[in-house]
Amino acid sequence: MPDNQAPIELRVATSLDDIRSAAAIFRSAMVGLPPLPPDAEDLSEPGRTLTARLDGRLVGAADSYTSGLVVPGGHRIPHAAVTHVGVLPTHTRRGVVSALLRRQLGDIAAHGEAVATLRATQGGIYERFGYGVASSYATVEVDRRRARLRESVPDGGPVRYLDTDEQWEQLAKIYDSTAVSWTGAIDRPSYWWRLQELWTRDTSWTVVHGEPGAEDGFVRYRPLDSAGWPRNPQRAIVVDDWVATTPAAYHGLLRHLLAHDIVDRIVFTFTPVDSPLRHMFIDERAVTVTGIHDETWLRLVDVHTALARRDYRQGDAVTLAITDPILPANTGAYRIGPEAVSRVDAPADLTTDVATLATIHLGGSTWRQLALAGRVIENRSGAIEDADTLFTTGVQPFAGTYF
Ligand SMILES: CC(=O)SCCNC(=O)CCNC(=O)[C@H](O)C(C)(C)COP(=O)(O)OP(=O)(O)OC[C@H]1O[C@@H](n2cnc3c(N)ncnc32)[C@H](O)[C@@H]1OP(=O)(O)O
Repeated sequence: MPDNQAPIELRVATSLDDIRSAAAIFRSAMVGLPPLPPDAEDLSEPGRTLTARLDGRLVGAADSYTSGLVVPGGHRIPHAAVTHVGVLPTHTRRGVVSALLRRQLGDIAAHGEAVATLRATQGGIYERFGYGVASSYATVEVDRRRARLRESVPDGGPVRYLDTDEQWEQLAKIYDSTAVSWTGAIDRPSYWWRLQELWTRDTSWTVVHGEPGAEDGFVRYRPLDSAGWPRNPQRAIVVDDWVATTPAAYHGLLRHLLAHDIVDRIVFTFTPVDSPLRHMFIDERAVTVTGIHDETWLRLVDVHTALARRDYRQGDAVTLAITDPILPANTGAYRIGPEAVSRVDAPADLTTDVATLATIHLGGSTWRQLALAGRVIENRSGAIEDADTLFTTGVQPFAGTYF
């Protein structure tokens, strides 16, 4: 912050004017978001929009939603979904977002939420605030004409189209009632669904799987570029949202997508990095991974609670020394065993910082990988291996929800 700069004034927005200004600042900062109708309201949760003023002028904002996060072992823990972070381009690099995010972390801790997550527009900003990349997603393309399913792939159950107008309520109900429970999944608040509704303006299709009242999955997709569609020699559809909570839903919805004879390519925007998709086809080359990207940026706000609420594999206990300059109550030593986690006053086997611990916490990276990057110090020989035995998970974490 320049020496002569006025102090940054932080406030929770209470007036509609401030909430609207915060949304406008985010949109100006983001530059390229799709337009929203002028009467679009109800997109932020009351009491969770934080604003920053310089010289009395509102120049920055950060939002969060009340949500849950599924951690290894399937437990759903209280979680703040941090979003709509923006500073007017006229006022960047003056410490505004630093002030907002530090204050926001304090507020989240005071709410009793053990973790926060966000999706980042840029990779170089959030680690300094203690966030680490805890899950990734793959973007995948399927060459539909080459994609012949193996005979061993089951049929799946019935699928049906939903009417565009009534789909949102039903999708939210299915998402909530099926208790989406893979590691890394988050609750989707009503505000998130409202934004999808506002942004889905072009042609799009929604299909659910399962008998009415017992749906266990859905898929939303749209043409990639509908200009000249009837004569287009390379027609592609983009899958924006694919939720399958049972194997039957996975197979039924996949078969539905593949049944589009008119389509050449199916682009899956978000899939788990260990997706089983390619194993479904006789020719695995029908599937191309076109990119792997950071997804969940995780912040352990209450390190003890976060460590204690996930499961561990059987193995020897390890003691971790964690540093957290922003939330210093987290700094200290933690003994992790398969049955219990406790704070201890003892020499550490491994030393690291809170962002590195977050990177490992959901099982998306290993202690060995982070030690190779110089982000973990091994004080006892064999401790990296012991920690990996405890922290390892069978599947890669994945949220599948972009916000
Ligand atoms: C969760 C989400 O909402 S993701 C969306 C985030 N928002 C956007 O991308 C919108 C466009 N960008 C912006 O609004 C702003 O440029 C922000 C939010 C990224 C940064 O805000 P600022 O107020 O300028 O950040 P601030 O001055 O506090 O700088 C914080 C630190 O980040 C660094 N930094 C800021 N912007 C960038 C950048 N684009 N790339 C790398 N480092 C950056 C600063 O140098 C500073 O480093 P330091 O701690 O070592 O001194």
